[in-house]
Amino acid sequence: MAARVRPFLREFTAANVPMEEVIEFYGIDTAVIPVSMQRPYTWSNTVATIDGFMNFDSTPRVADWDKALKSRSNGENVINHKSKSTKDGSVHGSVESDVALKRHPQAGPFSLADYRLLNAGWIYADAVLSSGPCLRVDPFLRHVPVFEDMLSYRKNVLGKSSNPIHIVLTSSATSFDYTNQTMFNAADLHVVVITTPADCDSAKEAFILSRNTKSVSKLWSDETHAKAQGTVRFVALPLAKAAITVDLTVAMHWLRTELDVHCLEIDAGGSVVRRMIDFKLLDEVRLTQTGQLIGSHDETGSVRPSLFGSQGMDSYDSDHSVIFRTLGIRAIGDHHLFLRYALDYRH
Ligand SMILES: NC(=O)C1=CN([C@@H]2O[C@H](COP(=O)(O)OP(=O)(O)OC[C@H]3O[C@@H](n4cnc5c(N)ncnc54)[C@H](O)[C@@H]3O)[C@@H](O)[C@H]2O)C=CC1
Ligand SMILES: Nc1nc(O)c(N)c(N[C@@H]2O[C@H](COP(=O)(O)O)[C@@H](O)[C@H]2O)n1
Repeated sequence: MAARVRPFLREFTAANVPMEEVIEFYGIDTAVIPVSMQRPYTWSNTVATIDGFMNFDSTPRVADWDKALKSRSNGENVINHKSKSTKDGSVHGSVESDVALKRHPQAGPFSLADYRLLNAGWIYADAVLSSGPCLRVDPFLRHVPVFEDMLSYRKNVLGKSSNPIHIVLTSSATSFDYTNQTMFNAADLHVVVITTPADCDSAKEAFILSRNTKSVSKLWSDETHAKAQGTVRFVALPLAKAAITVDLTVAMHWLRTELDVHCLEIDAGGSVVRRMIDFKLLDEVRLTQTGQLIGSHDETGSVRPSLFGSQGMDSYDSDHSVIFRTLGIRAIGDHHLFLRYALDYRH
């Protein structure tokens, strides 16, 4: 008997994944998002090794930061996975992730497919959420499609603004480097920092203190609300019960009702993604699994960030485990698998 070929199993035809294939795999039919939903339709986007790790390093490499910032202040073109377009696929190896195997001689060229798919989520998102650790690891972090076909689809076909709102979830915004972090100095971004009541005022103060005559972005205010681009807004939301961090359910409701966010991408580490799952706030998991095993500790002996975290997270018995229902599978080359799951909650 011939093997059953399920329609959602396919191979991408090129590492520079053609737009039709991107849409077919990651497209969102907004019609399926209930109007009554009191929070955004939300998905996460992650690249992880086969043993479930998300970064080779556990902490930001200060030396790399310094080098990158120095190059930028010298006017050099800093090559960073978020900062340079690879629209013709010709500069592979400079912008993609190590976790996506960009340095491997055979797998390397295919790591571009992961970068294209990372950008693809930003086409549909009204907002993209990252965390304090993500900003500290990447001084140039931003979530704006760098590929022209994607940007054009976002604007001209979906009718969305050029850039998703950039949400930062943290409880320690006071300690961000407001002078150097790209996100806080971009004329084209609206950044919303969601933090705790204890942190919010001093964070706002630190941001104001960092502004000088060259700073392009300003503190958000009611008056600038109409043109939010180039502004940074600080929001204190209530804490979760018996916790020192923001109540995620309240945060999601706030995004929908206050910022009109209907589609949200989570571009954060495993701890945030996992918390979203524990509170039943995540609708999809999008995962690039790469064929490499790296182990749990980095070269300093610290624990590497992992898929779905684990420390202090909930556990479920066999009647209440979270069910991952496959929505799509793609492959490219011999080392990359792209998985799209819907989540069914039973807890
Ligand atoms: N491979 C990939 O696809 C990705 C990898 N990463 C990497 O993951 C690492 C970070 O992962 P994790 O350490 O798991 O951290 P995380 O990104 O999950 O963030 C955890 C932190 O977020 C903040 N936070 C979480 N929930 C909060 C709440 N309810 N209220 C206020 N603040 C809250 C807290 O500061 C907490 O320490 C970084 O190395 C980053 O580069 C990040 C995104 C994607
Ligand atoms: N899905 C996805 N694909 C990529 O190619 C990514 N770079 C990310 N997110 C980032 O992955 C970083 C780890 O990258 P390196 O291997 O250190 O280059 C991490 O910092 C995320 O920002 N996600």
